[in-house]
Amino acid sequence: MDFFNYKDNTLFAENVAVSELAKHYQTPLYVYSRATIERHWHAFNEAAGEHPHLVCYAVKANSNLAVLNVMARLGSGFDIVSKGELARVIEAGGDVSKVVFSGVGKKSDEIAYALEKGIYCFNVESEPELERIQRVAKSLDKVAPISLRVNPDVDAGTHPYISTGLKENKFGVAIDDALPIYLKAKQMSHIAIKGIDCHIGSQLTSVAPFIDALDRLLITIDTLAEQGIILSHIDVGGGLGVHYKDENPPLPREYATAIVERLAGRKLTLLFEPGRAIMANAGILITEVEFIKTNQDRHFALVDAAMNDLIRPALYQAWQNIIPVTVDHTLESKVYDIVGPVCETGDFLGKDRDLAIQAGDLLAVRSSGAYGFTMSSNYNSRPRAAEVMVDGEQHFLVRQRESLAQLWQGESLLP
Ligand SMILES: Cc1ncc(COP(=O)(O)O)c(C=O)c1O
Ligand SMILES: N[C@@H](CCCC[NH3+])C(=O)O
Repeated sequence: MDFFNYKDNTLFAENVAVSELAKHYQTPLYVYSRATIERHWHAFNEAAGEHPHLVCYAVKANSNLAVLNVMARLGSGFDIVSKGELARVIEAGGDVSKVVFSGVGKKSDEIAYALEKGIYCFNVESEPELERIQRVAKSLDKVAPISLRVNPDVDAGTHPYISTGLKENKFGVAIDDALPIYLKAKQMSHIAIKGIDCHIGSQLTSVAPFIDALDRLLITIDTLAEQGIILSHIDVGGGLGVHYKDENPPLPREYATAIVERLAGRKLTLLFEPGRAIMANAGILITEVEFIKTNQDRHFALVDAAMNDLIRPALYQAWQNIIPVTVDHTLESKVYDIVGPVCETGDFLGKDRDLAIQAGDLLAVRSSGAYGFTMSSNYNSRPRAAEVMVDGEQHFLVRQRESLAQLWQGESLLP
């Protein structure tokens, strides 16, 4: 459910006409809906009900300060994977004591920064990382709260690039190796064991793999208890999918309810790390058709957004709906490839789309709120797009379009 709908053949973001936003801020333009973000966040939070829980929004999905600030005002926790993401959370007014730090390659300075700021927990992804955290914590005379990310070897049934819970993936430690690592952590002077964590992949469209993973974690939790290691939380990661085309993923409510039911009677705080399920359908990318051209009977709509703005189609062959901002019934519809100006054959936003459009029209790429702007780049020296947050009748520029001078900021000529 989102707040991007047509009224009289014109697309609206909440109560603002998208065409007005394009006129005001130019294109390419990311547009987010505050009401949608809040609705999705509450769906997770409310489904967990009375069970102690914390929704830790996965910052990587969309790290714009205004987005993080919306979460912060809701009382959200945050899942981060770098010092930069933690700095953003702080800048946006987020509560550091509700931050979990995931990621396979945490550097010592990142660990030190997180310890000094006082995060809730490190999601430790390997034994050498545990040793590094102990060393850094000792040098700072701090105790590092940790949870171990275990790899439950569950097939998430998603795209191979975004599946993370299999034995062969780089993430976490094999679940069978967890016990000795916890026993080692217990002996460490500056480590406090808090919980257990997993994240089996992204864009999952059924509850079953989550529950399989959860059951394996619960067995490990019981084994640890027999060894005198009592955990206070379980972090089930993120990964709940969204509707892009014909997927029919469970709603956040159904997913969270299934997990909470499994935890009934256990004194374990539940942590979620949703990214996509909150943000994907809370954002669209607006682009203008520059030219229509036909090569060898293939029709192309050349638009002003490109793979540098939204890389998901090029990287994962991801399908995102592309719709006209204003529907014109007088135009003939044709099958188009929607392509950008970047010099790569892989630079497309969509292929074989039936659209009735002409040069100068605006298109909206749906479901672009997650892994859209955060994965954008300056390839082909293209300034990154502007971002706008809509809130009812109001709209706010939450990131300026990059200027040309920003493209070479920090670079210098030889003396
Ligand atoms: C550790 C961790 N937590 C949470 C997420 C968020 O995932 P999603 O956006 O699929 O909910 C990711 C990314 O897949 C992740 O790697
Ligand atoms: N960036 C990916 C998802 C990877 C999730 C990262 N943990 C996407 O756009 O679908």
